[in-house]
Amino acid sequence: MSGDPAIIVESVSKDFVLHHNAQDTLKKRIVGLMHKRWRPRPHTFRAVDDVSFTVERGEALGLMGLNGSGKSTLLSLIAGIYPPTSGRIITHGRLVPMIALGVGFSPELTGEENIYLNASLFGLKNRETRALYPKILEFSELADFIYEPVKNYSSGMYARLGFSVAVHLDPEILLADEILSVGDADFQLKCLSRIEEMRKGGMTLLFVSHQQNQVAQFCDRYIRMEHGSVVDVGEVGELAPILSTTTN
Ligand SMILES: Nc1ncnc2c1ncn2[C@@H]1O[C@H](COP(=O)(O)OP(=O)(O)OP(=O)(O)O)[C@@H](O)[C@H]1O
Repeated sequence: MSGDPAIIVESVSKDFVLHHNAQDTLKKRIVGLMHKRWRPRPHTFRAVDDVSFTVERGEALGLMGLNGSGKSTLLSLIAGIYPPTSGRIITHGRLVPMIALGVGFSPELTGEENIYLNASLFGLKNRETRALYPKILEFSELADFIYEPVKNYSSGMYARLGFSVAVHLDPEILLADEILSVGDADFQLKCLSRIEEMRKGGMTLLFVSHQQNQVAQFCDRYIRMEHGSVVDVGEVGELAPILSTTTN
């Protein structure tokens, strides 16, 4: 319904199965292997621990925290890439994840073919993609490289194509994970102003960044995570002014 929040995250936890066990010493493993007794004992690691929050329609929420605090896992859960171990996630609106840009591309296909493939995965009909194609190509600045298999692209070219397709899918909810760590400075600037434009159009944004100034610039509120849990929530105005741009 139109009044519902865009994203509802309720008591969400995510455990990953790890296939090593730190309690098994090397000696124990070697002796065990010699006697054909030792098998890796799977155990679990809680990457996201009982997280709850909502993001209202048109709101921008910044997700901050040190490396390994669970930000990307949380985004992947919201994107439906894998299910939570417990809790539930509800989203309202057309959701486009900008996570590991270009990961969904087929290496043997050209940039052009990947545009059609990617767009079709988001439910666009061929004729709709055909209408968008010139804009996607122009934004990506890939020019004639669009006819090359993407396996020959640099990581920056991959990211350009991924970003370009994603923003032209007209997202109502955009999940953006460290998108600005890729591409050159000019392209980053272009991406930021595009995101700002989409925000003005009412798009909901969940934005993972290590840069406090970017969160302050683009978001209304922030959440800070530590060891999988939310440890701080606030308005971006409450973020301390900083001298350095890179901080958590
Ligand atoms: N598929 C997986 N299997 C096992 N452990 C995982 C998996 N994915 C993530 N993890 C672990 O979960 C924890 C959180 O990882 P995550 O990538 O969500 O952190 P992050 O806050 O996004 O970090 P960064 O800022 O470095 O991107 C880490 O300890 C990571 O090793």
